[in-house]
Amino acid sequence: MRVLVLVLVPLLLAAQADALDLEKLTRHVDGRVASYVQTLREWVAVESDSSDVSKRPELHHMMNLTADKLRSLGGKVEMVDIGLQELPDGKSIPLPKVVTAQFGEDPSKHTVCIYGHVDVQPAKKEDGWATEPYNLTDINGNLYGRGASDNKAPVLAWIHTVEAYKALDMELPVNVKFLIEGMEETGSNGLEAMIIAQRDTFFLDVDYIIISDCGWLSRRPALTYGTRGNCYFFAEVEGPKQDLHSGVYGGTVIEPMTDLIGILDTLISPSGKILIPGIREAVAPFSDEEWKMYQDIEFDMENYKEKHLNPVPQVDLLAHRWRYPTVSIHGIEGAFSASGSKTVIPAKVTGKFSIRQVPNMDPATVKKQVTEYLHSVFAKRKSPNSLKVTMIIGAKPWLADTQHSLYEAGKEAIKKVFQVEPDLIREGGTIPVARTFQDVTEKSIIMLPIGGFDDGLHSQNEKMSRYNYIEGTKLFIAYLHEVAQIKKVIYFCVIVR
Ligand SMILES: CC(C)C[C@H](NC(=O)CN)C(=O)O
Repeated sequence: MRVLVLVLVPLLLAAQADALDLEKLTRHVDGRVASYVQTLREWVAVESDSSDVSKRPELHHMMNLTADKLRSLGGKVEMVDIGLQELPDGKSIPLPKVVTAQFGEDPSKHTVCIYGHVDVQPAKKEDGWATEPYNLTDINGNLYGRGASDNKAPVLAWIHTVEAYKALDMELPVNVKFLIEGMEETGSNGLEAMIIAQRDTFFLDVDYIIISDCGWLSRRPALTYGTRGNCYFFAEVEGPKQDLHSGVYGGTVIEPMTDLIGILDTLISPSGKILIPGIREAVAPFSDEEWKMYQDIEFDMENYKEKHLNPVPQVDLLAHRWRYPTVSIHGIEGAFSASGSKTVIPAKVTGKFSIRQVPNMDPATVKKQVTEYLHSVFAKRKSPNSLKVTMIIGAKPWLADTQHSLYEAGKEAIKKVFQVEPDLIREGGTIPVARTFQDVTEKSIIMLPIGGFDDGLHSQNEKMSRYNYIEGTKLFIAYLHEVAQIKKVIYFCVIVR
């Protein structure tokens, strides 16, 4: 009788990094600085503000530019249609397509997927910018422009990484995929559905996901292992049928703005304590180990004190930035906000606020807690006006395992390029899709930032330093070499007769 046995044999492959290759690639990067800056200038010139629907043609153009750039390097590029965006007035407009690209399909190599975004936050010169926000301006080695650091230069640095290998006719040490979106700054609308739909196609051979959409904490390079989530709310209070003259009608109506300010004021105490029942109780306890870690991190308190009010001890500051939730009130739509004076009673006002969330908070629970709380506070006012609460973003927090070889690879690459050990940090901001990647694809994720601690993201005078842009590109090259050295397990079948 003949017996057929199937044996699965794990084969461990580890690529060798070649120091000479790295040197050549680094020299190539140094020779391309002017062209890298020029490409960033062209990208920053595109007003790809995802929050302003009137700028949607610019955003589509930005996605096309990104696709063209990746195509010009020989990538297998697709522009994935992710459907429509529903607007508050009931209309809908096309979402910007997601750009995917692939370089290399060698099954013996690891495959990394680089995630980034090319949309930006709004910016106007009159907000207090020293330069035109969409005209990249080089001052003392800093490249000022909206989206320079968040996230156009880091996306370009990854593209330059691939470009360097192509230019030198060198093989990439790993297969590289790109997934670049255009809605990150408004909550990555449409991306989760796309990731779910492509889990068994685009993501099937992806081993690791790399995100470079954040900054260092100090001048010391860092690896990021956590982000806060974000629940973004609109609280709309509606009263009279139209805006009213405050002299004619003041005192005869209950003003929507008074109601709105009243309910917003119950979200958080003057000392910053969140007053919504259940929120603080959900926060995972802050351990002694974490306390010690935060204490030892290099953080420039002096610089922080110069720019911000209310300095607190380092551990508290970092814990409040990374580890605890917070409520921020961002604006009121419908309110008079121009310079000058207008004696109007607005008929409808919408308060916009968000809650940064941390483990173990959950957006669905936060939505319920906030909605019920605001309605109960509003009911106590016995106002004739109406209140509508909507959660428009519900992004979860994300945490990674820093013991994973991806982080070891990150430490090695940083040591090679910057000759220092990195800080291991968390991020107070949100990458809405980080947790989706983790939950849907079950791949390991690392955040490898190249932005500076003082880049002014979302703020006036956002910048990316030439140093971080160029050395960051070298870091990405070194990182790919380190990832290539992570042992890859390949299973194959042996038939024994
Ligand atoms: C959900 C927010 C709009 C996401 C935004 N993300 C970033 O700034 C990262 N580039 C944030 O405000 O954290």
